[in-house]
Amino acid sequence: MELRIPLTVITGSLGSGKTTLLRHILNSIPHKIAILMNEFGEIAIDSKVIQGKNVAMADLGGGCVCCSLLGEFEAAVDEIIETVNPDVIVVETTGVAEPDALVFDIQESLAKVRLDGVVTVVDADAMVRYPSVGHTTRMQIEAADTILLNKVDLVTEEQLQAIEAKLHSYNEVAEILHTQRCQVDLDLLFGIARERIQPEPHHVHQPEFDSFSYKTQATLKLECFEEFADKLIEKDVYRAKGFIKFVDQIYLFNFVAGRWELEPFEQDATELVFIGRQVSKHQEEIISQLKMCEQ
Ligand SMILES: Nc1nc2c(ncn2[C@@H]2O[C@H](COP(=O)(O)OP(=O)(O)OP(=O)(O)O)[C@@H](O)[C@H]2O)c(=O)[nH]1
Repeated sequence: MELRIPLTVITGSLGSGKTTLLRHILNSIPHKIAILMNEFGEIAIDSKVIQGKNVAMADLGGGCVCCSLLGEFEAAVDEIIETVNPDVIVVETTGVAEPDALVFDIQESLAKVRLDGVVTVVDADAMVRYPSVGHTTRMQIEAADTILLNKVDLVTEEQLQAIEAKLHSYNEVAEILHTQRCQVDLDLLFGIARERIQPEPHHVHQPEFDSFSYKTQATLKLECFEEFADKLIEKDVYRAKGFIKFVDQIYLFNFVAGRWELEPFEQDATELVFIGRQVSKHQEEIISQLKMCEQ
């Protein structure tokens, strides 16, 4: 009998640390790994962050793999198995994905893989600053076999205990691991061999977020951009990410709920995605302010 390839689903809210976890996995895993990514927003940033690491990748485009892209997902899994024959497959879902339909599909429709486990990354900082847990985040927590309670550097021990109690109230069986930048022993992530069966879900997924993107060949002024980034939270941006060309070089920009950072990164030009509830209504204003930073 042919052995099924273990598949791990990584889920978690916008900006919680899923790509950070993938980068950690790629730096440490001794196996041949294939990654499937599903991003929210019309341009793919995460796959570019991961590319170049000698890994087989498939991009599932800018819809949600939890509903409209299921057919595409099945085809991508088959293709990646045929071309790469990986030891392990990892799927990173968008931050807005409800994983139940995907988990059901993996169990029911994919003959060549078996679901090893669902890993949910939880943003401890966001749990403190936005304590009311939304529907999607709750579903991600409920689906988890392992929860990475990430960004522990941004909260107190007392706050961590409170978050952990809340996570337990939604999911009694998942193991909860505290992490900073998703640094976790990979033996704890893989080989879970999940036994829970996902019943067929009947949800109608309605994304709570919208997004827009911006690309330019221009060089941006750093100081102007820093001021711009500091004000994004006032314009309903919850998450922004992408690459920015400054005079000295290109950086990876990551913004989550008002906190942001820049990391030197090899890329060609500026391209940014902005995500938030009703963020489109600020699109013109945000882009015109960004243009003012071009030189
Ligand atoms: N302070 C702190 N920042 C972190 C930690 N983990 C990740 N980050 C930062 O959080 C930001 C978002 O991380 P990503 O890994 O891109 O998040 P994501 O879940 O892939 O984001 P989406 O795919 O857009 O949903 C980046 O700036 C990371 O460097 C952590 O433990 N502590």
